[in-house]
Amino acid sequence: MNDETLVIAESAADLERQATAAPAALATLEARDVSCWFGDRKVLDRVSLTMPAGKITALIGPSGCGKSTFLRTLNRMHELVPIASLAGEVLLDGQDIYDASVRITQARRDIGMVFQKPNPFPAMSIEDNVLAGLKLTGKKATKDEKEELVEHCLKLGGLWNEVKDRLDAPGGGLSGGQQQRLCIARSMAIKPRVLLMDEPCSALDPTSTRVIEETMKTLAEEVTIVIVTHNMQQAARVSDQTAFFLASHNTPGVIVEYGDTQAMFENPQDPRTADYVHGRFG
Ligand SMILES: Nc1ncnc2c1ncn2[C@@H]1O[C@H](COP(=O)(O)OP(=O)(O)OP(=O)(O)O)[C@@H](O)[C@H]1O
Repeated sequence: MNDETLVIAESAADLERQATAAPAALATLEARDVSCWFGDRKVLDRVSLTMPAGKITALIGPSGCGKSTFLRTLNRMHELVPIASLAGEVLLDGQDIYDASVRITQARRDIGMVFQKPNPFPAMSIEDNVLAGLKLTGKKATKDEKEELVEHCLKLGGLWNEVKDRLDAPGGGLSGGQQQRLCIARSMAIKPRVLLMDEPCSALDPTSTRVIEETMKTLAEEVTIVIVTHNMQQAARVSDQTAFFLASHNTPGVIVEYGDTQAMFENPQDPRTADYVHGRFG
């Protein structure tokens, strides 16, 4: 199982609570002066950004400016790269997820992630894919609780109507777009407080992309969302606020401008933002 598979819960007791509890309260995520290195090479310089509770924040910018690296600092995945290091703080409702008192598994469970390429367990049934995070830890939930959780999460993922009559079919038999929605449902089964999405539609056709975008609006009622996207129209369609990253001439990436998405697309304050959102570079 690779690091992109699932956030693992720590104990059966934790999972018992998660499977039966109401959705966690919406949380605000705040990065403060986050800098990142790979070896000696600094790739992000003192990035600060507030990602408000229940809102969708889009991270945009040209290739290599550090969007994915920044995203991976938000749930402590950056540190999985052996040569990676980091400075700064990431606060989840005021608590620094890098504080020594916060367990890494807790941080990754609170802050889930959906990747560019859908990664369901192909031979596992649709239902078991959704429950995978619970199963990995030996969680005991009643049949009814499991069924309720599966239905709720597949509805959140916008997949329920398409699969409700074949929940025991293998996840690998779904289309790419359906697989990505299954991965979203699987992430939501752990009841994260924030969901990070790294170009979740880049491997999908336009129809599947639109379905996922609709799904995101429903998801934002239960979880704070941060999405990396190269698609300006997508950022404009789905996000409440946008941050524009740039790394010019081998300097580390910074946020050039951020704010309300509509304002940023219609009336960017920085000429570099204007050039980027109007497709003049990147
Ligand atoms: N594992 C790694 N080891 C070394 N350098 C890395 C690693 N991952 C990323 N980088 C470097 O960090 C910088 C930022 O990369 P990152 O993937 O965060 O950019 P990005 O804006 O997400 O790019 P893209 O839009 O192409 O995905 C790049 O210069 C990249 O080469």
